[in-house]
Amino acid sequence: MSKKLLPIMATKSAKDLVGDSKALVAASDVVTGSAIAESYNDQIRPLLDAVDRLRHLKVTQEGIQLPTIVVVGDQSSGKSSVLESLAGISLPRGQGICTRVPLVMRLQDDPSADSPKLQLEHSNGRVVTTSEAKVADAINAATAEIAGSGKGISDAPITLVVRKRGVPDLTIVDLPGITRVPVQGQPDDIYDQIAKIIKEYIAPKESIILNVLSATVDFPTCESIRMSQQVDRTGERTLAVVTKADKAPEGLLEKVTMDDVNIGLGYVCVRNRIGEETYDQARVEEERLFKYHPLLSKIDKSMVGIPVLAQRLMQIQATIIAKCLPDIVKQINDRLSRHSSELDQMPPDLNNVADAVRAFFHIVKQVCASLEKVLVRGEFDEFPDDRHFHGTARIAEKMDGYKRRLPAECPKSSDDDAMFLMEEVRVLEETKGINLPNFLLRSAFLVLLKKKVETVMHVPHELVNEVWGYVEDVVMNILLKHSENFPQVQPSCRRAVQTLMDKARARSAQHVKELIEMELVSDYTANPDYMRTWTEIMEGHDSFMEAVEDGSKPARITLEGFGEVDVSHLRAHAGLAGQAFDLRARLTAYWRSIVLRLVDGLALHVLRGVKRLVEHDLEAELADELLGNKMAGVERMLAPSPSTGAKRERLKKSIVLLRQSKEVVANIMDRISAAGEV
Ligand SMILES: Nc1nc2c(ncn2[C@@H]2O[C@H](COP(=O)(O)OP(=O)(O)OP(=O)(O)O)[C@@H](O)[C@H]2O)c(=O)[nH]1
Repeated sequence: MSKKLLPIMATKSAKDLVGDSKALVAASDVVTGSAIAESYNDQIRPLLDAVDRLRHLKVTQEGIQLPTIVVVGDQSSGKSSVLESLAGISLPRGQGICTRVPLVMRLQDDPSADSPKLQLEHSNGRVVTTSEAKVADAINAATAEIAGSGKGISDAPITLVVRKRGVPDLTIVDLPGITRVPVQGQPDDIYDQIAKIIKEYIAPKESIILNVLSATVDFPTCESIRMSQQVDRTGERTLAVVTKADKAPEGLLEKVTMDDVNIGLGYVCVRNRIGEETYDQARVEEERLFKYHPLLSKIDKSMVGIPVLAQRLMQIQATIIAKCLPDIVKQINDRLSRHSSELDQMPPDLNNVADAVRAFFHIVKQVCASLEKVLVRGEFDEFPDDRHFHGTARIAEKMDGYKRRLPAECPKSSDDDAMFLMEEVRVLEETKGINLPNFLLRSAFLVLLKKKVETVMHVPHELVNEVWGYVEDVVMNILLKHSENFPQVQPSCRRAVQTLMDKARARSAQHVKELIEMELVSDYTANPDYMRTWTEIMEGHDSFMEAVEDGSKPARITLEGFGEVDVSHLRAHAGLAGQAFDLRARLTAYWRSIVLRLVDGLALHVLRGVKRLVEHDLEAELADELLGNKMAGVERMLAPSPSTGAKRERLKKSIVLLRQSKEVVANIMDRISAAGEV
């Protein structure tokens, strides 16, 4: 294998490897492994070590998937036997469910090892040294520790490291066999439990599925085929191992050449150890079987035997690792920088009251700066897509609505449409005294003015309530957001905001009350629009009086400011009609000034109120609430919040793990690029 192999492999798909592997097998019919093994030691071993170290570091807990060969198969299909054959050691084997937890098997060729060295690593990190004779018992004991001594299963893996001369360098995960019907002692949902574990392992695109099929069964009926097809429809990352070739040789050639079940990486038929055979005997028997059996000998030599399987798995493994590594490096770096910046953004550890006060003012500063942008300056960079927080625009909308709710024209009484000016006539009748008949009574004007103003006085009250309701919501949200790391002081913050808003509402209610009262105290405006409008309307006075006083003239006339009106009913009140007309003219002209004052006055009041709240009152109120009473509020900030503490610990742990992982992959990437340059 050339030293440039790794970079080339990185660009190949797993499927391409079938060809590579076939070529290798053809070149060396007897797979002694010596030259190839040397190359693996140089080139592939460091990659495998790196991935194993990442697995050991539990980088998968960070959501980073590792390239893995996963063994799946129906119950008793021969999964453990295949692994035994590859490793040349005994594993728990037999009828019924044997593999009850994922078993990560790390096989390492160690030419210097006189005898095999075996280590079993529990999921809690405990490492037990064992021997070939005792490994089955050790695995059973470790399984019982994790999944209980019954027939239950668990997804916590155990890792078996086998260092032995001549074993292929492989890491393979053995999973519980799929069983449809629970056997005695198994939970009812055993199928679902096993299916969940299997899917978890075979779903990532980084996993190669080693599907173990017994030659004695019809492949399309295998549950393991159904499951792997769910996650690998085209079969491009599935390799099939057909066991028990010795038991069902009839039709096997057709089965593996027809490929009814879409196995993209091809088939390897094997015969495992039977009974008390040694592994060496088993290999001799297997070779003899595929060489001389009348049916099995017809199967292509690149598709039979454990050595071929070992060779192909090593090839596939090298490719998938080289292919996945760059992405793993990227994922590690991305997560590392994300978690580091998340940790940076977390509040610093607070050790004393001074720290807490500093943290408190930092929050207040952030909140006020945010609110000033949103509510005063109209800058929304913090909430580009959330319209609710585009404060100046929302307040302007409320002001527009308020303006629309205030009638632009002086409100008429309910019967005024039918009886033009009768409201004025009645007021004049009630306010008349002993005085000159053409003397316009100011008291009549004020009575009418009061009636008109009273019809709209609820509108400004509604506006200030709406505005403060909205502002309260925005302030509360922004404050809670900036103080989220100190949930223990959030109730005080809420209280401060509510107190503040109550004060703001009370001030506004008082302001509106005064605005209304001012309108009722007197009739005054310096607005030139008043005199202009009044004069325009009064230009119709003479024609109006003519229509009222001269019964021969039409009673319907069109007047500037009032449109077409009927004056026939006023003929009975001819003495007051002129004054009534004048009253209406003044009220109509004056109303525009009132509306302008109510709108402008209140808009400026609201804007000032918001500015005052953001620039001064909020800080003062929060300080009162949290720094008052001998700093009781800020002292609460010193008590660690359980969620913050847990988050900080989680982030720190994951950063340590990711840094270690980064180091592992950095070393290996250096080697790969150095190999590429040779
Ligand atoms: N004749 C013959 N028997 C085999 C072969 N492979 C496996 N067996 C037997 O089939 C039975 C089941 O094999 P296991 O390796 O335990 O199967 P498994 O899939 O690991 O079983 P579970 O973990 O329980 O799902 C055992 O009795 C093996 O000896 C083979 O190639 N030929």
